[in-house]
Amino acid sequence: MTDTPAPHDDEPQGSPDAPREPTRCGFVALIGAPNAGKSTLINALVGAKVSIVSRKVQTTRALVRGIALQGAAQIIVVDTPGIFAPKRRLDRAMVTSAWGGAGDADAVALLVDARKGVDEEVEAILAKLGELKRPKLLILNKIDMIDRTRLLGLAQDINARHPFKETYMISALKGDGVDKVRESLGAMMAPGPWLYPEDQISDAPLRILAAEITREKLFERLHDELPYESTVETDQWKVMKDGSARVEQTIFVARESQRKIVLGKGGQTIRAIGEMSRKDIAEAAEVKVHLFLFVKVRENWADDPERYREMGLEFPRGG
Ligand SMILES: Nc1nc2c(ncn2[C@@H]2O[C@H](COP(=O)(O)OP(=O)(O)OP(=O)(O)O)[C@@H](O)[C@H]2O)c(=O)[nH]1
Repeated sequence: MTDTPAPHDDEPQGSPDAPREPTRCGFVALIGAPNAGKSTLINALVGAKVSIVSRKVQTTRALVRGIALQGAAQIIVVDTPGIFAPKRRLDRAMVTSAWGGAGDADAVALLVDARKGVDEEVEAILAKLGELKRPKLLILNKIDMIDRTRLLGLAQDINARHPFKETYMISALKGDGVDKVRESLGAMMAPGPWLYPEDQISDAPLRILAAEITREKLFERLHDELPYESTVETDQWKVMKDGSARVEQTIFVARESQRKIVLGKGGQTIRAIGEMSRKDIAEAAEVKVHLFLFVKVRENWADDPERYREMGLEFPRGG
């Protein structure tokens, strides 16, 4: 007879000290033809708290559209403008980052308007999907508008053109099936720390959105005088005691002469830009905003590999 130790039934079960489920994190590239319902799905995936990217942003560098949480997994949903034919070096870097940055954990979700089915745009996307070695999800959207029998046929047709790991049928608008998509994406994220700390999740999209708004105002005002490379970064988004936000941003230009243009005579140009931007940021964020703008010269940054590294991107070769 062997002396087996008694089970440790005095060990705390589910106590606060019990190890938590390890965190996971990754990127999901959401692709689809215009109007497929990407914005609606992102809002449904991330929930009210972080779905702040409410308006259409002319996305250039800022690709993060929302950050969804599923248990211990952080799912960063990125949009990939021109993903199949990125022209500019910066776009290519973003695309490389979107696809490659999160390694094997990257997932690709193709959203298709089930009413439209496979039109030219979807066909073009499907033709290219084979090049991407990532787990892929097919999401048929707007099922509230179509007959279920047609849905099955459509799912089969698309999977025959390109086999997807999983297929979902949802109504992003009504929320039907969205939880299942979130669960599936969460499971595809790789083990690792969250890229956005929990207390920053809610303002990460806001920071990006705010930077995009200022950039938009900058170009509205100075379209002919500024090169396209000028960028805006939100350095701080701080919620004040009265609920208002103190937002600090830096506008990066390539040369001292451009810095002067942005500032304007006696600072009047930057004041005007700041005023327009502040109003729009406040409207988008639905809080009172105090905006502080700084202008800095950063030479040749768009061609400087170091900048790409700082942004966590890979410097694209040959362009
Ligand atoms: N009936 C129905 N309408 C939907 C559903 N999802 C989205 N829509 C509608 O489809 C239209 C386009 O949705 P968006 O979310 O703006 O689509 P999108 O163009 O892919 O998103 P962006 O590229 O970010 O603009 C809107 O009028 C939505 O309300 C759905 O599940 N059912």
